[in-house]
Amino acid sequence: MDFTAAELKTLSQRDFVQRQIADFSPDLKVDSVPNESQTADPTSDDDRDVVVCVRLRPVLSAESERGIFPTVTANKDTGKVLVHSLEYKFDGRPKVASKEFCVDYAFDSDTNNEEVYAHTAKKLIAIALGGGVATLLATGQTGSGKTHTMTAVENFIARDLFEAALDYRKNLNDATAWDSSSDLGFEFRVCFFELLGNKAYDLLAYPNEITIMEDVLGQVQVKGTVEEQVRNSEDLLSPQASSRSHAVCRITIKDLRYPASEEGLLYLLDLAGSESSSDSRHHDKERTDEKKEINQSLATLKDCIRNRALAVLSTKHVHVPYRNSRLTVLLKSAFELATTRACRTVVIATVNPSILDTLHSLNTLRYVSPLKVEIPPSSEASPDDPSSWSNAKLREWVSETSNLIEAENLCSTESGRQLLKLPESMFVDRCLKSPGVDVKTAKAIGNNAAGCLLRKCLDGKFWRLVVDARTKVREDKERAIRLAIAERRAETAVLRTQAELEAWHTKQRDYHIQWMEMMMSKGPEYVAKMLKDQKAALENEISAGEELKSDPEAYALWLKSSQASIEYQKERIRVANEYIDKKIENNELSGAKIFAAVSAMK
Ligand SMILES: Nc1ncnc2c1ncn2[C@@H]1O[C@H](COP(=O)(O)OP(=O)(O)OP(=O)(O)O)[C@@H](O)[C@H]1O
Repeated sequence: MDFTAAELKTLSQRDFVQRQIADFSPDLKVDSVPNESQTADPTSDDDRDVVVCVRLRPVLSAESERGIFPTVTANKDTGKVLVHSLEYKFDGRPKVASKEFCVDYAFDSDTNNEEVYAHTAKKLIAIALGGGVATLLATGQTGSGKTHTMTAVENFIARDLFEAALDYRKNLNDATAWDSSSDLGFEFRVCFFELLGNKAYDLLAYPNEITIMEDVLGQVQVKGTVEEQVRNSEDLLSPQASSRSHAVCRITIKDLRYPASEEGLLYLLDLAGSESSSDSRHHDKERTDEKKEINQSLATLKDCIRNRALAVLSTKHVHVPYRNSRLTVLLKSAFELATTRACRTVVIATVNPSILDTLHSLNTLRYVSPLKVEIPPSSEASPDDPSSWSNAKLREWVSETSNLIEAENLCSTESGRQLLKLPESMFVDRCLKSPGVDVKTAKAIGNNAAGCLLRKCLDGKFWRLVVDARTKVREDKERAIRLAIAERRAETAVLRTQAELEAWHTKQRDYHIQWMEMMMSKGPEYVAKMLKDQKAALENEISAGEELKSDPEAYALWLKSSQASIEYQKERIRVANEYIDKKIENNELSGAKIFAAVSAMK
């Protein structure tokens, strides 16, 4: 591939750019030696629902031979990534602008696959084994190293998953619950599918279409896939699938000891790279349409990421539009702020640090870094809300409330929030460690083992608190939204008080007529449209009030602000209809079409 004139101009500034980068960030020099002892602690982020990583790929030898050099630097110790871009001032002189991004893990181009895996996907295994939802998502510009990273990670997962299952069982110390000679006590199933716009296709039975949807409980379901049962690493690596679009590998893990508990899910997603239209100039129409679909779903992902970050920071409700694409429905657990299921999403954004890819690198980093925003821990422990409890408070409560379960076994390190998200099977396993709680008791408890065990051992208090706390949070949120709607109405109402309305009626009654005259001068079709809008606004206003009726305070606020406004609009529509009737009576409206358009509005 030949360079374009612009690329040649950029490359000609090599020395200047490298000097500026070195001056700007001495600690981030490309050839700096990372201090291993200070590398981010892989155990420190266990409470995170979302972990964001950036991985720089090296500039390949064929690229550096052609003069291409890196302008993105990453610091593993601080999680910071710097992007240096070459710009030209108005007088033509070059200047280097640097932008900093902060993520959970910034892997420089010397970091090997095993290290990336250790900080990212490795920890997802335990979550999925315990019945949680674990997602690994690789995103980045075409050629930035997604496939390189995901292939390695998938191999490591295949290597470690079954070992981890064995360790999990051994750690239970519970020979009666599991017969080690038969199997691991887990069933593993794997499926592959691809997402293209709002459609999903099975890659093991291509082109069968599959359905991704939320069930009534809000859980994401993938229906219609061909699932293969796998028993060991070789089985897991044998199903082959390739995709031009977003490719998903899902490993479902069933804990055979607790058949009714939720199945663990491990999603591995290799997102198709976004491409600009100029990059796709040689593609045929079908390929271009596919790219459009891919870019649209990436744009929705971006909106969801951004709004999730806003929702974390705002006290007001912020809508996360995850239902707008199948990709984001699948990733729902990454966007849910108050999720109660154990879940973790790890995003690996791969970056090609080459100077020619700087804009793409900036896009990728702008795209993923907002996901790092975490929900701030509640500053004060509320006695009614176990999710706000520290580990000490939780242990104290368990000791006081139960004479069967020992806090040391149930929650030796967890905060209330972490315990609430503990998968059902893990919860039961922990309860089993307390003397007096045996497998038989636990199994006899039936379907929702953790819930029943909790009720039985903790006299229902904990669970009731959890339910109350969740209901309260939901109600508070809904209430805040209702009041905000009522307040907004008050701000935007044309007339706010009854007195204003009466003054209006007596002094300015003719105004509606003048308004009609003015509209009529623009033509009867315009009148028809305006009246239609007016009616829709009125209906909207009335139905907003209906929705608030269940909340006396919000309804009173709404009534106060909207009643006058509604009367005013009704009056306007009444006068308008009268006016039109008169015009028709006097034969002042001509043309059958115009006549029909206007009278249809009555
Ligand atoms: N960390 C790395 N170390 C060494 N080489 C790498 C690394 N990451 C990527 N590469 C090399 O860079 C090239 C592009 O990587 P890869 O194919 O993984 O990109 P991609 O993001 O999957 O691209 P596409 O979206 O087009 O599939 C490959 O030759 C790959 O071997």
